[in-house]
Amino acid sequence: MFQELLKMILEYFFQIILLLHVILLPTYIYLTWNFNYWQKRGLRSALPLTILGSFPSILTRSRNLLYEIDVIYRRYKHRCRMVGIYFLRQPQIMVVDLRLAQEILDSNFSAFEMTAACSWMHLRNPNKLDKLALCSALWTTGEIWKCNRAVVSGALAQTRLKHSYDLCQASCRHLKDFLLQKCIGAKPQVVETVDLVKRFAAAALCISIWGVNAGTLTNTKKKQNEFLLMTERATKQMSSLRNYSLLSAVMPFFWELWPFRLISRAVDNYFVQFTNDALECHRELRNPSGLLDVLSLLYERRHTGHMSDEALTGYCMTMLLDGFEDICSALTYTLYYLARDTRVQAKLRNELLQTLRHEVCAEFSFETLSSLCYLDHCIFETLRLSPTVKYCRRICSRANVVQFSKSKSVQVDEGTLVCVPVYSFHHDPLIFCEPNSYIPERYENVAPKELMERRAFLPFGAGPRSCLGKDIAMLIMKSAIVAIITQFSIKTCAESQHSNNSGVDSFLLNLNEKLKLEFKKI
Ligand code: HEM
Repeated sequence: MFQELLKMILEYFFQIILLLHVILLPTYIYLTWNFNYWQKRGLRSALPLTILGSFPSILTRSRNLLYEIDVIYRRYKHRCRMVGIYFLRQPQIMVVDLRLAQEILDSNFSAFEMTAACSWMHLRNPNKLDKLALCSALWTTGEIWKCNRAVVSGALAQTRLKHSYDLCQASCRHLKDFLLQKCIGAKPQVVETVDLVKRFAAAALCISIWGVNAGTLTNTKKKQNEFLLMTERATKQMSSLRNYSLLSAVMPFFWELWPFRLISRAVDNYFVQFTNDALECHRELRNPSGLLDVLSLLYERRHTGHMSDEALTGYCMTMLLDGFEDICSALTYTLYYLARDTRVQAKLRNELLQTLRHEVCAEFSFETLSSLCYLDHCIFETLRLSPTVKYCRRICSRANVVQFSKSKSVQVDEGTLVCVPVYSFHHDPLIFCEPNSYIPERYENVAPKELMERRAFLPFGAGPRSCLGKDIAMLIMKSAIVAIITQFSIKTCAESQHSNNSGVDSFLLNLNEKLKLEFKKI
């Protein structure tokens, strides 16, 4: 059999070689013909590897993309303000200078208004699909984006945060009870922390948005909580978008061939029903949350004819989905860093318990929570070391000229993607000394706000497209840490095995990974 095959190959050797050339040569030419794109424009570029572009790990999958971005950042940061890169065959730009990052994200916003995420949505003819997802600022552009931002900013305004805090306290009590049930006896108990955090984040967001208990920390008898299940399903669907973006880098016409839904119909239907049930519950119980939640606020608007039923669900659902993974990632990492560093944990507990002694009741008031500096610094240090958004990407919306060195500039064409390497800024030793260590005290010398203004520190992005949920996210994370650290000591254990390196696929922390930590009641 083998000999016959060999004989046939030898017989048709030249024909086979010819056939391979006919098939492979055009593919090779298609994938590499524009690898001199930046050279022609006079911009230095990170040398692309044949076919693989500047980031071989996209195909070899040997490490996370962010490490390759970091290598390029370190190589070019002293030589110019930006460098040409190739995402597979697609020419893109990487910013390696803080002031240029400021220009792209903020002062020259009108030319870089679109994020990569909303340009994908824009390309997919969104009017037919994903009506609910279109209520999110994250996925929209132009006038719809402005309207979405205005609605969500109003619902999550600073003045309403106190209400969210009051609602969130119920989830914190449930979190404590949940942990107390696990930590019976004097021995430390191993708790799967990713699961714990997901349950808490879903509960806290649900009560702040819909004003009802999601049951993720209370109804634990059921095998799977449906609210959590649907939330996870939707966030997984949203991250699968990355695979489509890869394909579109090789074949830009791909979007037209294969439009797909960002969030499945089943998830949409679940949240429509959930919102109706929550409204029913508000009516029956004469508004259990006393009009403090986002749904009640938006319902008022619907009542005066300013919002459709569809938009009502869309805003609530996307507020949950836009922040769920980020909160889970940041909170899991903070607990992990605190568990690893007993000195920081003890110092934080000390600050919390000392301040709590001066409080009138057993819980912090909203005002006191806002004044806990060391707690803020611990969370910011997590977001520096493990930012949930590791690079901000903008699409050039109109051709414009960008100065990339003292005397040189380049024309950036419409549609070009520009990457701001957030992770690399956060790990640059010239900006943060000992960049790989967890040192919350570093913000005692330079306040996080000042670093954010310099665009050296971008945990929540910057400019008109910065994070809309930053205040509520900080509030939810701080409430959870207070609830845990004042009642439990946490430690890493043999089962914790958790590398600080993000997995090959993970955009955020790979939340499918498990993180086991030891909890002990104090
Ligand atoms: C720890 C938690 C969070 C972190 C670290 C975080 C981080 C970020 C970052 C870095 C961006 C900017 C992305 C870019 O410039 O490309 C962003 C945008 C956004 N975030 Fe968050 N986020 C968090 C929580 C939330 C929450 C809870 C919500 C929902 C209420 C939310 C809603 C949004 C929206 C809607 C945008 C897009 C804004 C726009 O394009 O106009 N985020 N977030």
